[in-house]
Amino acid sequence: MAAPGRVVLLACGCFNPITNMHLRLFELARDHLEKTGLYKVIEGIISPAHDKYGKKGLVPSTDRIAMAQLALSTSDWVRVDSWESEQKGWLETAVVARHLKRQVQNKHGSVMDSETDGPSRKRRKTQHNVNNIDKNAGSSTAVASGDVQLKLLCGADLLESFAVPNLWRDEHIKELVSDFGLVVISRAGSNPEKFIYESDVLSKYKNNIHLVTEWIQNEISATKIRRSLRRKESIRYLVPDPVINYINEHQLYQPETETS
Ligand SMILES: Nc1ncnc2c1ncn2[C@@H]1O[C@H](COP(=O)(O)OP(=O)(O)OP(=O)(O)O)[C@@H](O)[C@H]1O
Ligand SMILES: NC(=O)c1ccc[n+]([C@@H]2O[C@H](COP(=O)(O)O)[C@@H](O)[C@H]2O)c1
Repeated sequence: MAAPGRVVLLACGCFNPITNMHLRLFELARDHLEKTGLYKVIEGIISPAHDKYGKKGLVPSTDRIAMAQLALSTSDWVRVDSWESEQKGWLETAVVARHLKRQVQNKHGSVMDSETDGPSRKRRKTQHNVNNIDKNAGSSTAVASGDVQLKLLCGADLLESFAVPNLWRDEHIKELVSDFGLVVISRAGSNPEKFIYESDVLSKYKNNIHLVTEWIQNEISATKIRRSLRRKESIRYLVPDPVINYINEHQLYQPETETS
């Protein structure tokens, strides 16, 4: 049996603020992929959206990144990446994913031990080889052990937002699902199986979409956390304690900064 293919999980979102559920997405996805025996998840990346994404009540990315870093201080495999938020303006998710895929391939490389070269002479695979793997991503089978795939990790609501008119480019949806692959966590009120069935492009690449059911259902959302904060209600055990301390120290999500 082939060795498991190495996978890096990328979650794009506002993380306004990061919640325990955001952290849990990574654990659920890693368990699911590794239980198939086809994948080894080697890294998780959180990429907070640019301030110019312009969603109502979005606090500065410097704060969202600081909170995510505090939340991840005890994780030995998930990290925050600030590249997206440091660009001149908001970037579409496919563009962010392309950048991070290059970064991940440079970092983890595809270091091969050639039998003829012997273990002491390791060499990096060329970009050409890596690209060839991506073109075959729709097959969902594990790739050779030396190759690293980047998969987009999201909740079912993000998947379903693909159907919102003019929100996502068709070519980006195809690229995300065919060249990258999705790991989708169920969310109350969503029906990802039906959504995939009703979409031609998602059905075509359904083998590259991993659906993960969260059996321990909860409805934690950043929207509800912000609402509780505005109302001076406790968010303890919904958000990591260091994040709560940061919010209090920096007086984020106060009643006067958001009204709905
Ligand atoms: N409770 C949840 N179950 C499943 N996925 C979730 C949950 N909360 C967040 N996500 C996913 O986390 C990713 C980042 O989401 P985002 O930061 O926009 O969080 P959110 O809680 O949905 O935010 P908001 O409530 O501000 O719209 C998205 O893919 C989203 O679907
Ligand atoms: N066309 C696109 O690439 C596109 C459209 C909408 C949201 N997104 C991304 O999805 C993530 C979640 O956004 P929302 O919190 O608005 O659901 C963010 O990272 C955002 O940048 C990307």
